[in-house]
Amino acid sequence: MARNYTLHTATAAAPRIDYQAELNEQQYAAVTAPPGQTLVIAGAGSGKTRTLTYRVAWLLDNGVLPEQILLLTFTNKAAREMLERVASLVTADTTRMWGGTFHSIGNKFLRWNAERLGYRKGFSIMDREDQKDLMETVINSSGIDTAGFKFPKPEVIGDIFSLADNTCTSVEEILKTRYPYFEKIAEQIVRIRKLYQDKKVETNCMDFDDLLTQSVRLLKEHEDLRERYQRQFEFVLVDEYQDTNSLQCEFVEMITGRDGNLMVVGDDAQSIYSWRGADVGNILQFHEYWPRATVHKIEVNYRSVPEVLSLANASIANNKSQIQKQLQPAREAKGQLPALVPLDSGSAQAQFIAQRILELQDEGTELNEIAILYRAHFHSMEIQMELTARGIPFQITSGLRFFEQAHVKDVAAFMKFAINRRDEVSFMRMVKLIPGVGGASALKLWNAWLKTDASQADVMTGKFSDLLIPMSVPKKARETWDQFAYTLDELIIDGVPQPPPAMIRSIYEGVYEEYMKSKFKNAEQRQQDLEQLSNYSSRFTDPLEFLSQLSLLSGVDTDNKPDAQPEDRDAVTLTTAHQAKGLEWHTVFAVWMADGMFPHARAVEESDAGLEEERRLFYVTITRAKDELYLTYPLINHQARDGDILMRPSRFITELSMDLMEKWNVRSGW
Ligand SMILES: Nc1ncnc2c1ncn2[C@@H]1O[C@H](COP(=O)(O)OP(=O)(O)OP(=O)(O)O)[C@@H](O)[C@H]1O
Repeated sequence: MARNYTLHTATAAAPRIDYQAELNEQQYAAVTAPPGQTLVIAGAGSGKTRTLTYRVAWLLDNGVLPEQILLLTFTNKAAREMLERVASLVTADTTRMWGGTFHSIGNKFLRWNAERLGYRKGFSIMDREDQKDLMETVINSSGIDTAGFKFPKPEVIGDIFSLADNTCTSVEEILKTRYPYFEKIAEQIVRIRKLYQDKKVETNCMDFDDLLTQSVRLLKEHEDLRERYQRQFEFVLVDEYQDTNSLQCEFVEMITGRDGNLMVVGDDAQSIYSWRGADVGNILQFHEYWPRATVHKIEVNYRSVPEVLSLANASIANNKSQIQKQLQPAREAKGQLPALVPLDSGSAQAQFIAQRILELQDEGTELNEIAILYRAHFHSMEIQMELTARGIPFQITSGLRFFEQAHVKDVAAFMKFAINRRDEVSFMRMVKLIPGVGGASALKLWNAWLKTDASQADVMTGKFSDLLIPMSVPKKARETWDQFAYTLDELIIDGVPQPPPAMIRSIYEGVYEEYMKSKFKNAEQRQQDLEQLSNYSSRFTDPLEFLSQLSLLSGVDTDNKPDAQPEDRDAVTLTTAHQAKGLEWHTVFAVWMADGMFPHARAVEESDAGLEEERRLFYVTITRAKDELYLTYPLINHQARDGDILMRPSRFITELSMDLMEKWNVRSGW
């Protein structure tokens, strides 16, 4: 018979932490949970980080060796911060602990063992750029005809493969559900996948997803390694479990073993990443998969005033798929209900927010304690303009300023060139979008253009196509080049530049839509941006005036450096709801709270699951507010193409009792 014998560290006898005093009752129960499998459901603002760090400290205080603990997090920063916090709590040598993202841990396993999978020592890890280059090489040598705009660019193909890997599904399935417009070339894409995989092994390279897929394979195929790591990692902890995907779950199981000690922490109500492969089922059905697991709920919220929390609780109660919980406020009531603010238009909404921000500032709220949250990037366009106009500094944490985005600049390049036919920069930007046209051919085309009379004339009298089509272009570029020329014809008719919305529509329908689908994985979002751009442009009759305005808006306020840390800058934060996860502010403006905008129209059409995910996103949005919450929406959405559209408040608002909010009637004053 075998005898179990446990090693203890020297510090085990003398814990320095008064766990009971430093944690609330529910946190304490989770932190001190016995070994085995444990699911910790920690509601918004209930102290997930504190619970995890104290759990690690507790393990160390109870004799677990640092190297026996593995902490898996979503970012390396999160792991670093947690481990630093643990180091400050305990005397044990925490440097021997294992903590990091799934990928960084996978990388460690593979560094030692990749040879068992047919790789050689010292494999390289490809970043996105390298991955794109290798994919390009593979596609070019595959013999597949990729001419024209329709064939997806290497980045998009990479994204399709990545989704298939992370959701443990086939490429065909990903195409069917997420990229239906590429279904007809499924066979070629599958072929490219095989070639790409072979090429990676041949060149001894792994991409980011390999770090996980190959780690899972390693542990699946090699029992000795599986046993070794399962024995080493006596305690596995996983943060943000609601956002794990199928591959990560497999990884966790491989490393923990069916009988291992696993603690996962998360909030099912904040699972918002299904679009990139996360599966909320991992947390909702945790108990089915790990039947002996105990469940702990942490339901005290330290962040928000009770008024905000009541609204959040009432909202999420409408979701059917969820683990029941009722967050309790630790804070005192403030006497101010969340505000529901309908406004006449998008620009009135922007004015309201700007004005209210200035008032809040006068009342003593720092600008970096204020955030504007939205469902889609284009919802921030008018707000960016208004804040700029009023000199209110802001930073955008979720991407570039609206007018600096590639697709906005691409479309503007067509317009600029059509109007100013000596604009070399715009010409080059435009023609380089064509497959087969690189820097050298673009320059040749530019020189050919300079020889035409039209390039020097003040008014464009003839047709672009008459001049451009006869030019010599690379064979691969011919079809698209001609299409470009005809599109330019539509921008200036009989010497008269067309109104900006008409120009944008011609460019979009003539050339850009196809390009966007093949080039960007988030083509749909970009399409919405361009629609919004077109709506905005309908205020201008003169395209030149519109273009000047665009350039001015993207060039101003160089102070707004995206790399500056939010906490370092006295600036309002503009961010999508997705990017706001894990953050908090004194005041939150949740904007465009209109049906079809939030929830997103597509999610409503799709399925109940889609709508529930949108509601979770709404929940994440409102639970970011500590003291003040404003839900705003325009009553009229001005559309360049369809005229004014009457908006209704979001169903996430109308399904709630109006007693939970205070409606503000806003009027324009003189
Ligand atoms: N026992 C406690 N006593 C006092 N304050 C606490 C306690 N536990 C957590 N807090 C505080 O609660 C706040 C919210 O914690 P944290 O940011 O970790 O929440 P969270 O669970 O990650 O929230 P979310 O998931 O909504 O982002 C923090 O300021 C934290 O210091």
